[in-house]
Amino acid sequence: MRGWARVSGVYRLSGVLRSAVTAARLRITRERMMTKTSAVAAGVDRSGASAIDPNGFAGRRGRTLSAFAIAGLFALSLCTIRGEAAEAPTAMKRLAELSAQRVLLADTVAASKRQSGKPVEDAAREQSQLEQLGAQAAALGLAREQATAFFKAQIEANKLVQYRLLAQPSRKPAAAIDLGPVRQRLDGINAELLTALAPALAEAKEEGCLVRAHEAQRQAARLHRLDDLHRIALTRAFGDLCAMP
Ligand SMILES: C=C(O[C@@H]1C=C(C(=O)O)C=C[C@H]1O)C(=O)O
Repeated sequence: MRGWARVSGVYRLSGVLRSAVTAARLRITRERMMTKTSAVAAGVDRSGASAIDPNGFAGRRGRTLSAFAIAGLFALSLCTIRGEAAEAPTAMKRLAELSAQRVLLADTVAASKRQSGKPVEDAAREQSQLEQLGAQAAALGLAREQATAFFKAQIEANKLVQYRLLAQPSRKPAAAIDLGPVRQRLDGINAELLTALAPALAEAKEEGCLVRAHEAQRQAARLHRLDDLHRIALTRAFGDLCAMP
């Protein structure tokens, strides 16, 4: 829905742009005709040439360029009014997007655990992730504690979804669901989150962190059509981002 809204927004925008260019072209054609008519009436050369611009070209080209510039500015201002197309993606938004993807994977993990009967919490797996991510932190401009605190929040968010889903009595999936590929996907998201974390923490230090974090989460939740459970988990996944030292 969100993707479609964006596509239709861009489509509408291109329509507006096309109309603006057509209107500008019409205006130029009208001006040209008027110039020619008055030139003929005044007995001047029919090409519209003048002593300053013998080809009558620079003036026309100038008008065409300014018409395009006006159309461009018009489109740009529309983008700004809509506040979407002109919006720069921020590291915090990237973090929200990746966190949304991560909490959504909890559904498959929960289904796998319902089938296998394994507990939600796998302390060894958590520990190995935290150690690995903590060891990579320094190379990305992060303190080990910053990385581990952030990923503890991510893991808690994932478990929150699993616990809630598994609390609902439901039939066991007939076939086993292999956790391997899901964990690989989680590892991939972890790596991307770690890359976005240092710039996101820098953004978190700026004014209005809570408002921007909330907006980033709202945007990702809308894009992924998250239900209440996954929205709450998304907030949990951000942990203390705005209050991290
Ligand atoms: C996702 C899993 O469930 C839990 C959540 C984890 C995570 O978010 O990375 C890791 C281990 C488990 O405690 C899993 O078992 O892979």
